[in-house]
Amino acid sequence: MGLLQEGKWVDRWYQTKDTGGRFVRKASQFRNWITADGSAGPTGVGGFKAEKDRYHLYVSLACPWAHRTLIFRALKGLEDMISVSVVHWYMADNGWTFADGAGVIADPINNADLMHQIYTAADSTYSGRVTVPVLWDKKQNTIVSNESAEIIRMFNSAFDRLGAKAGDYYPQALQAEIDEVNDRIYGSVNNGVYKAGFATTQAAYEEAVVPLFDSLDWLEERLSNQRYVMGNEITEADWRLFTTLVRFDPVYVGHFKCNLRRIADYPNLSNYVRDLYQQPGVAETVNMEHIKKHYYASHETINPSRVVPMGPDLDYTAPHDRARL
Ligand SMILES: N[C@@H](CCC(=O)N[C@@H](CS)C(=O)NCC(=O)O)C(=O)O
Repeated sequence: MGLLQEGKWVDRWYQTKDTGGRFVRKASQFRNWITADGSAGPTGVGGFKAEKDRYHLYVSLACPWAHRTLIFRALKGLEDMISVSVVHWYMADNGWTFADGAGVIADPINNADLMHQIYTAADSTYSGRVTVPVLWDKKQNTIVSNESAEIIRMFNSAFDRLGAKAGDYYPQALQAEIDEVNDRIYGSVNNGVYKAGFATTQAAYEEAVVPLFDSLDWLEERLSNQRYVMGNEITEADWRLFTTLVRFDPVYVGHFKCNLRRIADYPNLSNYVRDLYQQPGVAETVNMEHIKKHYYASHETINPSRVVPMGPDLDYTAPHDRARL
């Protein structure tokens, strides 16, 4: 686990000394957008036109942020247009690697052994964390974006004229409300589990866990009379929530100490996770082996023995009751 400083790899765990034991996530630095015509998007520079087989996606199957991008690639049928590499689940002194292992897909573009080589290939003086997902442009040999929230928006619409599958998960009429709901879910749930898990003081941990479960209680109530977060249609807000919920009982309850309740204790949320898991193409993006092994084995400060628990016994393919709504 480490980061790049002026292009040099330094092995270092998250610093929480100056923030009262709180884990504070840094903003992603590559923020360009693929657009249908190559014009600049909301941030960054232009020049990244949607084209078949021009872009490559680097992901970890363990990572909830990367998982969002894999789900959108599948939902929009972009598998033949956007190639993919998958890192090994074990993230240690060298960060993410392409070491051999089940489910790993090596890097045919940069022939990298280590994920940080992708960052320095784009910017030889890059300073910052080396995170996945990364969206790579094979034409300009650089990183388009390493921000999952933005990559899923590109996938949602930029390739529509090139034959992407129908489906708009960020419809105009709902955008303001989706953004508002995303804000709450990001701060308290998606990032909330990390704030709880990486906290190094009791106060910082409690400061994360309370709003996390307030939000889960709120979602449980919201999902009691509507099938999805925004109503009858699946939107981006559901997929962003899903990648955290599907990891919750297997990892966050134990490893990140988010154990006031399990998702299994929430009838609506647990049926909802199964409903989303069973949408076409989604189950194939969920790799529980990478998920569990990554967290329990990679975070030595939290789990020095690296022992991975056998449970819980979960079946996301079991029937759900959401069609009644
Ligand atoms: N803001 C980024 C966050 C991505 C992220 O933090 N990914 C984690 C894996 S779950 C990572 O690669 N961490 C490595 C590190 O922090 O050094 C996004 O949503 O794309």
